[in-house]
Amino acid sequence: MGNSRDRGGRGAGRPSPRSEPSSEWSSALSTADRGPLRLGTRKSLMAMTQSRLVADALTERTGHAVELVGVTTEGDVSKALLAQIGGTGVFVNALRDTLLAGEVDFAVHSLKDLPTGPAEGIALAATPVRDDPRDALCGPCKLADLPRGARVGTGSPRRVAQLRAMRPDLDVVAIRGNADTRLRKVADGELDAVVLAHAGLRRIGRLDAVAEVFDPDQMLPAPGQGALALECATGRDDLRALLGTVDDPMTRACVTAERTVLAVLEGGCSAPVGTYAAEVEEELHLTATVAAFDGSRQIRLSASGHPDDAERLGRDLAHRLLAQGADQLMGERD
Ligand SMILES: NCc1[nH]cc(CCC(=O)O)c1CC(=O)O
Repeated sequence: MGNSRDRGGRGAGRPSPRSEPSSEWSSALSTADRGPLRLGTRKSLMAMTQSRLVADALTERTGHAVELVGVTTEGDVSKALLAQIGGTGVFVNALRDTLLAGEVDFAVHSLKDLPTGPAEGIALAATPVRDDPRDALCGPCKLADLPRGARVGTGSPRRVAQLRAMRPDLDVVAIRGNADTRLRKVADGELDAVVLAHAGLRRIGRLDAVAEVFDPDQMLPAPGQGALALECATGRDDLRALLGTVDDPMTRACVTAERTVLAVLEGGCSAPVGTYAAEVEEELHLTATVAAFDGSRQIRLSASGHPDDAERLGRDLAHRLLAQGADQLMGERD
């Protein structure tokens, strides 16, 4: 597939700089005994930052050194291709290929970029504690203070629909590109504001650009937004316990509920579906919305249940959304 891989970072080709003997983990780990764990990551600043955080957390908990291996994905190479193939999975497939080829031990993804369907030979090994899942408005002022007809950029139908529902007068403009590119359009005056994920802005050190963080009551985030996913090949039982040291079960329950809603609604990352699950008094509280692209109508429902029933909670809520006409709102489906 023409992926290029850069052996970067510390430890490449040298003896492992493992700080502790870490007998507990290394005894079970065939590959890591021979050197640092190889972490496959996209090469963007956001991806490298979040991968470095995961690497450091793993090293702290297990004593294993972790080496970042940058992989170029189709989504990074071609914006045209991204539009053409619709986005689903483009950032993910190249990383999964390197896992299956045994070129890296595990990969770190933004969880919201993962397609909801299972991937053959790939296991979700850990979901670390989630960062802030909310969306943020980046511009000169809060949404309510933007002038009538202000130009607000976003690439996501979910954000478009919810923005239009709050401010039907705005000129919502479709944009692509990484967060830095989008922020530059505001700085250059091409746009009045853009909407981006708070978690991503934090990771690239651009929280200074945030004018307002949307409460989930105003704008429900994308399923899995703000969370990370560690994947490894299904055969790597030696790795599962080690990677599991950075897993957060409540994050996993929340994103399971959110992504099940999306899966049942058969929406990809381009569907106008917003969700938010969180722990409330030891229960999992899930809210989901499906919104018409023009913002004219929204269906929004909530449910609570035990975190162990996250999948059922998501499935039941999705079926209630469908019973209220969600698929009409999502577009022309027969
Ligand atoms: N689709 C790109 C993408 N994938 C993950 C994030 C943000 C960070 C996250 O949700 O973990 C972003 C950028 C954005 O939506 O602003």
